[in-house]
Amino acid sequence: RSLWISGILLFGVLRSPWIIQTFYRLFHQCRKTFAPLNLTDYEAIGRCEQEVPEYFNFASDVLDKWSQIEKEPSNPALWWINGKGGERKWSFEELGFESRKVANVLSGPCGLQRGDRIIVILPRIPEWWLLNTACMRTGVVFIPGTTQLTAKDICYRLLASKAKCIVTIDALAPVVDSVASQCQFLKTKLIVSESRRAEWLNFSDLLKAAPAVHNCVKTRSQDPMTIYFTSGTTGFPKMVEHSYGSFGLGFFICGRYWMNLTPSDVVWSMSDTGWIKAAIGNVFGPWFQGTCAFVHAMPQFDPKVILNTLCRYPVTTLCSAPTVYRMLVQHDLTRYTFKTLKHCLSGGEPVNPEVMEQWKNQTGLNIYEGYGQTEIGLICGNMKGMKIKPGSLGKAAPPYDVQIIDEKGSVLPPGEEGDIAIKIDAKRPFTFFTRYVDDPVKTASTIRGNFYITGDRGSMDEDGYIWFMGRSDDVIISSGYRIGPFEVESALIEHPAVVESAVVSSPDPIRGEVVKAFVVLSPSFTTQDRKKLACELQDHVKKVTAPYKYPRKIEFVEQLPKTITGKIRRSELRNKEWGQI
Ligand SMILES: Nc1ncnc2c1ncn2[C@@H]1O[C@H](COP(=O)(O)OP(=O)(O)OP(=O)(O)O)[C@@H](O)[C@H]1O
Repeated sequence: RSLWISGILLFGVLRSPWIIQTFYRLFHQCRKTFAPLNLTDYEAIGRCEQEVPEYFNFASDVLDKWSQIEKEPSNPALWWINGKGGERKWSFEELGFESRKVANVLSGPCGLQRGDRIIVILPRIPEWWLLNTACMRTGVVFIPGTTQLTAKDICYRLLASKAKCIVTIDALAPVVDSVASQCQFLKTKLIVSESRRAEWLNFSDLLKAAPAVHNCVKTRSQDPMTIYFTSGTTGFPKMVEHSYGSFGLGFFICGRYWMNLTPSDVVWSMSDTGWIKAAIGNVFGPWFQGTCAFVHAMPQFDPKVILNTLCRYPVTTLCSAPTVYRMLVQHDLTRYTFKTLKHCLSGGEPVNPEVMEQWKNQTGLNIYEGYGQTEIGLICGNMKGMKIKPGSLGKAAPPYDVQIIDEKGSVLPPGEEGDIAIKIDAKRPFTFFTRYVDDPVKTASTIRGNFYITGDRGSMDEDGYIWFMGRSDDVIISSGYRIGPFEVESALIEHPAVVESAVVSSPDPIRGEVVKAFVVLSPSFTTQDRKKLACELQDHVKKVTAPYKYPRKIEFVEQLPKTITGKIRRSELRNKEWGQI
């Protein structure tokens, strides 16, 4: 008997690591299955320290989990106002309920199946958020577009994307109808409107009748989730495809560390619904962290409305384009009290150090700049807590290893100008776009050796901060010097006469090309002698930056040409200059 007992004990001792390991594994399996949301794992995945799960769907894996966690009183998931008394607040549970109904509308009356594409051209109305989420639930590929698109733009997008369905509002329905006959792939038109329109399905009618039960599709992390058309700053907009992994999981780090969001924050991102910044600032950034996405559907840009909204609503985080900050600092900000505002973000274009300083002096808040692309998301940023070096893009954002390289793909030492690039080791980071749709040559052209080429020029300092020089095409070469437009524009805006400017190359018989500045004057300077003012601005630039950069030509203009996103179209000005020779 004692032999038996010793045998069992010996077996137990020998197998104990196995038993402990098995228990450990079972425990973690249970924790993962039943834990409402495992943010630590998502962070490790976002940093590329943990494998991307085979299956991921932001609607079922994140939004539905938050709806299980949220307790009263909590911030809503979406807080929408229109400035005319209209207001809607949805918790994650309400968002889930409504979006499941919309999912049934898409797969029922709209006849859409998983993998089909839908173009959604809506202003900032709650239906945009419902459709966005409903697409994740059904596997329909979501293609947003801005309401500023013209008939030609819409036709280009419908044909290029082969979308089967389009959703829009009253104002754009006739525009869609004017091109619909040329778009052979388009089968269904859905209108978000109080009134009915012939040949269009009505969103509200269908929503009322839709069943509330819907099972979210199981999507692989690499499955296509969305297609974004780029801003078209340099040419025709490109179709950038993202997956459930790159878009869903890929924005975790950005929301947590650049936007600095937690469940008690309220973030107001002003981006138009057609651009990736709306996805970052209004959907994935906040909702991954359980944060409230605040939306003000302003019919038009009005600095005073923005400033009053920041005073009246408990916005903690503001995310906006540099153009908006440039316009806001034209006002006396000390007259406004932003009680809850604590974190300000900017991206899409460089913010001039002067604007940062004015904002800081008047509000006490820094602007945390982020640099990114539709293709890649956030590439560099000033993460909360980091020392800000005004004029720089901050440091590489995890999981990226950002380097400055030469044309052969070799890494350049600190201080030297080159291409801003992202190192790709054995495999492409999962946060990258999947491809430019139907354009394998263009997709392949973004890679040079072990690097992804952003198409932007810059340098890195000893501390790892990246300094933006300009888009590769925008850099000016004059008398052998390489001049980035941003440096000259930043010098110009330091002068009180300048509201904003665009600097491009202009032909010159001796130097080949010279720096030319198109300047928008502040109202109090418009009546001044233009010749004298031009000389004053030239002297000013020579004083605040290396003299060789000063604009030899200056033209005063009422406004600058911009993309619908508000980015300055330097290429348009440059083409005009060179076409004049
Ligand atoms: N903080 C920033 N500072 C300077 N430039 C920025 C910043 N953030 C973004 N950008 C610029 O915007 C570009 C990415 O913008 P986006 O993805 O909207 O497409 P686009 O380049 O404007 O349009 P297209 O590719 O159609 O010409 C970057 O490559 C960079 O040139």
